Amino acid sequence: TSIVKWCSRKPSLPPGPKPLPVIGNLFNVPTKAPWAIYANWAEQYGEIMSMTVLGKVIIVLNSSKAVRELLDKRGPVYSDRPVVPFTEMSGVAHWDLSIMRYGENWRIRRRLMEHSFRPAPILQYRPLQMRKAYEALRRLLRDPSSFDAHVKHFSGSIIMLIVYGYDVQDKNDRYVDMAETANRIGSEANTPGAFLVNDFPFLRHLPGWLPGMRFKAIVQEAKGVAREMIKSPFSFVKENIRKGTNRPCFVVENLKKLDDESNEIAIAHVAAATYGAGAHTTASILRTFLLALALNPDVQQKAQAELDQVLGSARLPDYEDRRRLPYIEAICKELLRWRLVLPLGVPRATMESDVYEGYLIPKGSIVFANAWSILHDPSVYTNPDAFNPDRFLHPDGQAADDPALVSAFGFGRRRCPGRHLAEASIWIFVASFLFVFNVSGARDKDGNNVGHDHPYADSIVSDAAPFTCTISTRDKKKEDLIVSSEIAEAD
Ligand code: HEM
Repeated sequence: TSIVKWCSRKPSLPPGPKPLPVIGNLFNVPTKAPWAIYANWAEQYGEIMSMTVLGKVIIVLNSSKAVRELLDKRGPVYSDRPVVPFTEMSGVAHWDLSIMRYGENWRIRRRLMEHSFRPAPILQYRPLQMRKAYEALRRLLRDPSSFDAHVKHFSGSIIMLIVYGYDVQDKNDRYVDMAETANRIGSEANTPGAFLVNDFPFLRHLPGWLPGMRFKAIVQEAKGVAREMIKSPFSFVKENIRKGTNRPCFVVENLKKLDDESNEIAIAHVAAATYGAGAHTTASILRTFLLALALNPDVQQKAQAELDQVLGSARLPDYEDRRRLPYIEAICKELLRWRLVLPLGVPRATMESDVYEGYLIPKGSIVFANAWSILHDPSVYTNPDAFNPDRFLHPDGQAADDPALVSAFGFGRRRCPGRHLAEASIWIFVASFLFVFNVSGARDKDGNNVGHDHPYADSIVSDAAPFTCTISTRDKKKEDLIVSSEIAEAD
């Protein structure tokens, strides 16, 4: 009878803090660095935990095993995104593949993106990435204090060139301005205080906003911007094709393969979604790079010794050098691990009820895969809070592979399709920046010295709080190399 009793027992939700009546765990949801708090809670509750907020179940997965078992292996159940009133009402959820619900429309767009951004096809864009990296170095030479603007320009202009064959203007670029407006509206709609329910900041990532008048105005604005952002750069490409002045790019390549009208719309949608997904994320990791250098002069010295030995002093690094620069490789790996751009990933939702290790995961639960806890597991990464590229070097000096690192780009069917491009952009920037510049003296906005505990935003995209540092060229010869890289391009 005990077996019968055991079998008929209904599975219960995964463990978690004790809920109150009606509001559930409303006051338990952490607001400050929630990824780190969930990682600590895992010691008490285990690799899978749950909370219930106003009737909605939130599941947090804290181990690679749980993430692999659920997000990777049970893709059809775990690849949906939560419904958020703002994105539904403004229509963003109907064209932007990163927040679209799982289904046919998402699949069409995902396939387009995935296919064009595989490692092989993006190789053709390497010369362009190098050109943009050297251009960023020249901007830094002229105006080192605008580092943030330069890396944003670097990341964004690569995407606009690859997607539309479009060269972003230095200032007030109309297409970038549209995309930035869309970003701003998106984050405004997520800002605590903007809407009634946002006064409870912990609800910021969750569905259930109560629409007010301001909300409606923002929804209208978002609709207008999205319409333009999808249409205008796409028309620019079509006009170029007509005139015969088009460059190879995502839109041109996919228009060649076009089979029906709906596909053309899908191409325009994917193109419009890339800037929002890729510009800020790549720029954010490069800000972390600057911070890591300022805090770790030994890392700089080691990297520069390696670069000098491999390159000499007569030329800037290029992708051909990559295999011979294991320490640079290790820095890029450590950047992905140390501070995550999206520590809790992008939230998922479940399409069906599921049972894992005897626990119930109801249909419609919101699921966070805690990439931070995977990449800061002290049993895998000794002293995980230290920025230490050496952890990715074999004793023979070669860079070590770590399959867990891809967690920084998410999991399973919705894993970041832009990751190969992002990694290549990061690498060329890191290698060429270190070859030319020294960094020191990081200070926060109040002028205080910055330490390893420099704060990061608590939002879904977690950016370093503002800081400044001193960026200077290593020597005159390297300075000349950057200046002449412009002349070489003009030839
Ligand atoms: C360092 C840079 C980047 C990081 C850390 C990053 C990280 C992520 C993460 C964590 C996700 C969510 C995956 C999931 O749900 O499991 C994601 C999705 C996505 N990323 Fe990236 N990303 C980066 C750069 C880029 C770039 C450069 C592009 C475009 C060129 C891009 C395009 C996308 C798209 C379209 C999605 C949505 C995929 C979907 O929902 O099916 N990302 N990214």
